[in-house]
Amino acid sequence: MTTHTDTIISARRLSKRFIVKKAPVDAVVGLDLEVERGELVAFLGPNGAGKSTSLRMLTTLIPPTSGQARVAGHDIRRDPAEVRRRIGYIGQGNSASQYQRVRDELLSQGAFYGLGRGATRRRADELIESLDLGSFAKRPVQGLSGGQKRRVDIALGLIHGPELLFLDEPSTGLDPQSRANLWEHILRLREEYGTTIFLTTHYLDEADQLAERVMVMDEGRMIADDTAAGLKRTLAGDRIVLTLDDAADAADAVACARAAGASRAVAEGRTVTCTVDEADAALLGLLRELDGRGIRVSRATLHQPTLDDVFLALTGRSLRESGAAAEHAIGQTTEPAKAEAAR
Ligand SMILES: Nc1ncnc2c1ncn2[C@@H]1O[C@H](COP(=O)(O)OP(=O)(O)OP(=O)(O)O)[C@@H](O)[C@H]1O
Repeated sequence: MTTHTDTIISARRLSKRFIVKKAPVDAVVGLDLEVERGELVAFLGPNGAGKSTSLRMLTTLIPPTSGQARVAGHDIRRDPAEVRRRIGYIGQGNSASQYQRVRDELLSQGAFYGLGRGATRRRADELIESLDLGSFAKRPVQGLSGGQKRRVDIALGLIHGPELLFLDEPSTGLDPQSRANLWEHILRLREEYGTTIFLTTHYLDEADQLAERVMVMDEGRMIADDTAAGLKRTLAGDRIVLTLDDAADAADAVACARAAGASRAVAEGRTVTCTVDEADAALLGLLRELDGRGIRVSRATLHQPTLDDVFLALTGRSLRESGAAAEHAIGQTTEPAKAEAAR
């Protein structure tokens, strides 16, 4: 059981209002959240949802308009310097200077945090090893690939041994292989140092597979907070998609699916989509029922829910179509889990 002392981030009614051309923009509205020490939490949401603004408040880069938060044991308003000492923050832009060599950049960062020379060198070499920077540690940052630069950024964020690391879209812009490689490193670091990680991402699959907890933000508000599996179970459900031989049967098929326990059934042309608790178990009964009524089905597929289905259930919009998430979403798992011809 977690105790109060395990809480590393705690925010209450945290809000940020910007004034743009005299008009208010409520970037974050009444954010409540708790993160326990050692957790890996992802903030997921479309462009403009308020993820970065939340991170920037929690890392003391900008003050909240109202509300409060304690991060790593200190109040973000009263003790911002204490908070900063205990956290690492890697923003969306590349924080490394372009001209310094990688190892020198790490040493400068250690000096910036007031670490002694010996301690800085030890820590820099440790991170060079953990993050596999050895082969380019003596090269200037500007010549590195996107994935290599991102790993240097992460080393910079960890040089002072923070207990908590904030990563704002760490893998945006990287190709799938570099993303996988970066994640391997992030997970290994976490294992080695037990660092709590709080990150923002557009990538649905990344949040789904890697985060232990997913917080979904939309229009400045947190709209869900659970494990990916929990969100999918409670908010999305499995789907059965039927293709009928004849579109004229669609209304009957929808009624039949509802009678068979589907929580939602809609038709579009010859396609009927039903949301059910367990598609595996529901499919056979549904097909039998349709057969009994003389409704011919040419194809039936089962779909496991994705976090996009969760977002759709919560907001009525697809996360992939809401801004850049569309461009970023790759490797999604919306493919039919199983397909079988009914007849
Ligand atoms: N410094 C600022 N001045 C004015 N408005 C801002 C500022 N920073 C953010 N905003 C606005 O606040 C809202 C939330 O922006 P934020 O960057 O937090 O969203 P986000 O979820 O991180 O988006 P993205 O995924 O695109 O990074 C947006 O409407 C944005 O235009």
